[in-house]
Amino acid sequence: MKLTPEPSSHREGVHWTVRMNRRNRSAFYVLLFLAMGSHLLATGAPAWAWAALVLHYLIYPQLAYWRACRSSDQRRAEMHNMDADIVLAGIWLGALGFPLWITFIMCASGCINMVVFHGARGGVRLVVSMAAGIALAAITALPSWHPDTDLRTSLLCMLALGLYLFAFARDGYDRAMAQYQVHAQLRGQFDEIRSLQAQLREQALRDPLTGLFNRRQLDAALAPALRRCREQGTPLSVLLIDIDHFKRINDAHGHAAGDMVLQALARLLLRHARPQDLACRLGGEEFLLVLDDMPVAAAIERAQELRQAFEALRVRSEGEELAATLSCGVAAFPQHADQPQALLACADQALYTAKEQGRNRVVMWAAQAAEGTTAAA
Ligand SMILES: Nc1nc2c(ncn2[C@@H]2O[C@H](COP(=O)(O)OP(=O)(O)OP(=O)(O)O)[C@@H](O)[C@H]2O)c(=O)[nH]1
Repeated sequence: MKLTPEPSSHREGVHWTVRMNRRNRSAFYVLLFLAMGSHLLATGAPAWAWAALVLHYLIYPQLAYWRACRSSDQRRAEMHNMDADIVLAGIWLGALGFPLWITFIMCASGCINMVVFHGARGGVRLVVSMAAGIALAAITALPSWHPDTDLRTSLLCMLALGLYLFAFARDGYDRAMAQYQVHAQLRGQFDEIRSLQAQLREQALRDPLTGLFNRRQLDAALAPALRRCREQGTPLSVLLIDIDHFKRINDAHGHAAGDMVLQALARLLLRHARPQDLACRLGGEEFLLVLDDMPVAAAIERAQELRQAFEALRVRSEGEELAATLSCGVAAFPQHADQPQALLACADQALYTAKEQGRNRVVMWAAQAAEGTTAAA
């Protein structure tokens, strides 16, 4: 099962947070470098400030990436990098006297980063790390208050923040699209599994040769059908059908020809069955038709129709026309039995009688077979 790779995968052994933050950090820091440089230029900053600027905004992103890549837990290391970003930003803000636009973009970008990765707790983490940075700046000199930024610096800050937001939004879009694709694939596979399960369930209830229901389905369906008839006071009849001398067909024409005869009888049963009837192949050349809401007289009539239709049927196999007959035992609820196994046993005894009496006939079960009502051909 292959799914479209999610962006969160480890590509080339680097965690996606490390890769994404490296790209965003490097690009954003170049813009910040320009904005901060503009501010340092406007305020006539000393040489050490320029050196710190180069170190932080051009070299530090590569060091942070290198450190995270080497870590045994890259994601955790990257979270520490993000904390360090905020602490360093706090140092700059404390040292520069909180220039308004620079303060704004550092707080806004830091807040976005922290909340995206830590949720609401990220806001607290931002405040703590920022305060730590400002406190560090206060060790060398008490933080002053110089909120003004010149127009050039303000415009560069706006540009930096705009591009940062664009990059973040695009990452969010890419991840949402990847997740949507994975979700769609999973949904498709889930539907496929469900339809395979339904197919398997159906196959477990069907005889593969004829497509009729099998013994398992009969066992599952007959008891509830009888219960329903008992509750509603309606009759139910069963026809147990067996092809006469089927072995001879197999012996004379081959197993494949025998299969064709079985399939032909199955089609015939289905043609004669109503939607509420249950047509089963119990095994070998034995079939059963459960006729819901059908009294025994009508069931005998139906069985005779089937017997005659099968007798008239010709099955073509390898240029030959095969003919066969069937015998049928009929039993009915409530006259003969009111439990599934007892009802089937009655139909079986009636079928046995039909075979004994010469085959190609329909016999209804009677308490004493000799006195049974027969409706033979
Ligand atoms: N072609 C084919 N033959 C099957 C299948 N299942 C069982 N049989 C054959 O059906 C035959 C059943 O033979 P018997 O039980 O002796 O019954 P019969 O020859 O029909 O004789 P009576 O039932 O007494 O009329 C056996 O030869 C089985 O091998 C099947 O799926 N396909």
